[in-house]
Amino acid sequence: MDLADIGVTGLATMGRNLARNLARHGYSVAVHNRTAARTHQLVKEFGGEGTFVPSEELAGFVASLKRPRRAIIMVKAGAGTDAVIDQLAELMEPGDMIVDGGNAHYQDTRRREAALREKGIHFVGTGISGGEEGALNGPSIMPGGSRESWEALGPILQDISAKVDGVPCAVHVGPDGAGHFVKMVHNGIEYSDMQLIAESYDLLRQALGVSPAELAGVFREWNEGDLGSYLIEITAEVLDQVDAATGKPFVDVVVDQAEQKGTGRWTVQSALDLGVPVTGIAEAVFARALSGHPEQRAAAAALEGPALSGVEGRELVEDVRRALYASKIVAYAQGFDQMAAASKEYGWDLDLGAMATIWRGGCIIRAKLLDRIRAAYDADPALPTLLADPDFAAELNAAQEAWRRVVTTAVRIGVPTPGFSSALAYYDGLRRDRLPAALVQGLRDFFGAHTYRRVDREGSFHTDWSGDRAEHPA
Ligand SMILES: NC(=O)C1=CN([C@@H]2O[C@H](COP(=O)(O)OP(=O)(O)OC[C@H]3O[C@@H](n4cnc5c(N)ncnc54)[C@H](OP(=O)(O)O)[C@@H]3O)[C@@H](O)[C@H]2O)C=CC1
Ligand SMILES: O=C(CO)[C@H](O)[C@H](O)COP(=O)(O)O
Repeated sequence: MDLADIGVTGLATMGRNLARNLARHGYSVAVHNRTAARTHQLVKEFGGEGTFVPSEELAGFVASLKRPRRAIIMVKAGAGTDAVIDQLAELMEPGDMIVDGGNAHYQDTRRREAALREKGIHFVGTGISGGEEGALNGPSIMPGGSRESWEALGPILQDISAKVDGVPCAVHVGPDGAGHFVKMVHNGIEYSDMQLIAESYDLLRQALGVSPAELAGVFREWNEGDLGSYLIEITAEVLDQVDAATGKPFVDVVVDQAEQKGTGRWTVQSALDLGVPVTGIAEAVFARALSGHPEQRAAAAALEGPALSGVEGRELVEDVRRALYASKIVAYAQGFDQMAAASKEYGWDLDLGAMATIWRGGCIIRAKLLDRIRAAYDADPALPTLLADPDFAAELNAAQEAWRRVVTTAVRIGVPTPGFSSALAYYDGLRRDRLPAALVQGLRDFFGAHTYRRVDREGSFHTDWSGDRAEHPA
């Protein structure tokens, strides 16, 4: 039997298309799925696209791989992944590679990588983004794990990844769980991006009384400029869609409760631990949570809001475009800060410019903006925040008046825009020379003797608030 170059186990939406992508690039692909029917279906439907080596059992799947073996797991993240890893580890040998392409939590990946390293098996936690279409035609691929495994896997992954200007959207992100961390932050930014788009749509629709189809035209126009991105492009598609059963706009027949599988929430949980303010992502996660409480929304429906009045059309559209762009810069800046913090915490040595490069194509957040982010990190790899890049700073300066008008209008007419508002608050917070954090420090020292530092002297101090109010070195 001819042995396969690489294998994929887990042949649902993502795994099936990834296997086809590999086969279309000339690799012979061992394929396996817990329920064998999926394996047979793949070979029956797409067997003509390349060389597939199907197996009904995992042992047969492993036996059908060339050494050192390369097996990609594309199963439901969580217990399913652990189950498959345990079975594969029993069947594999030192030097073999297990690639987990699912959306695993990076701490699970770190645990799995350490356990398999003990057995001499390379475990490569790999972020894969692009959904069903990307998996087939070229996703963005974010592998972690050892440098040695990258040498064996890198050429294949780069081959099947998306390309932008001939550059593959796949790079060795870093060791350990770095790949899944970066994918998690990608998804966090995805949440933030979608929330900002949804706020733009909602504000324009409520304020101007325009139809979803008219707004589709606005998004289509925006897609031609700085905002050009996959998510803006598909927003126009979704807004244009008419429900066949009712003849109503598609968005009006969809239940307005946003669901989530968890990667956005993980991003915020990790950011809290790392002390990085990812306010845009947090607001996006909370906005989904708010939408998902129909009982509270029904109970609050009688609460009063302001009357809708006095909103100018064309000016508001342009203002929202500018506010969306500025808020998007903030969302990306926060996500990149989080990657920088994790890189320091875990010693991953992440190249932030390279992360922007591999997100330019294939993935859900692909956007023109990423070229600019890459250029900013090329110019200064140690950039403390993207907001300080001279080009972004100039754009934010130019957008800020419009941004304030948008938030003011939203507040005035009672349309919630937590994404826009929190991004603007972040911008204003970061640019301030003095923050009210000084008062917070004073209060902490007052009630808990928590001490504070002074602007004019080194050291920590405590004021004897309950006594003579004299200051003492702490
Ligand atoms: N869908 C998307 O757009 C994206 C998904 N991902 C990630 O890729 C991975 C695959 O996603 P997707 O293709 O949507 O599939 P699903 O997440 O729906 O998972 C279904 C697959 O997992 C297998 N599976 C579940 N539990 C087990 C188990 N205990 N043992 C063995 N196999 C198991 C199923 O096998 P069976 O057929 O036998 O039930 C099936 O092949 C997930 O981790 C997902 O988070 C990443 C990027 C985008
Ligand atoms: O990984 C992805 C894209 O890169 C998925 O589309 C993402 O998991 C969707 O997440 P959620 O269901 O939480 O909105």
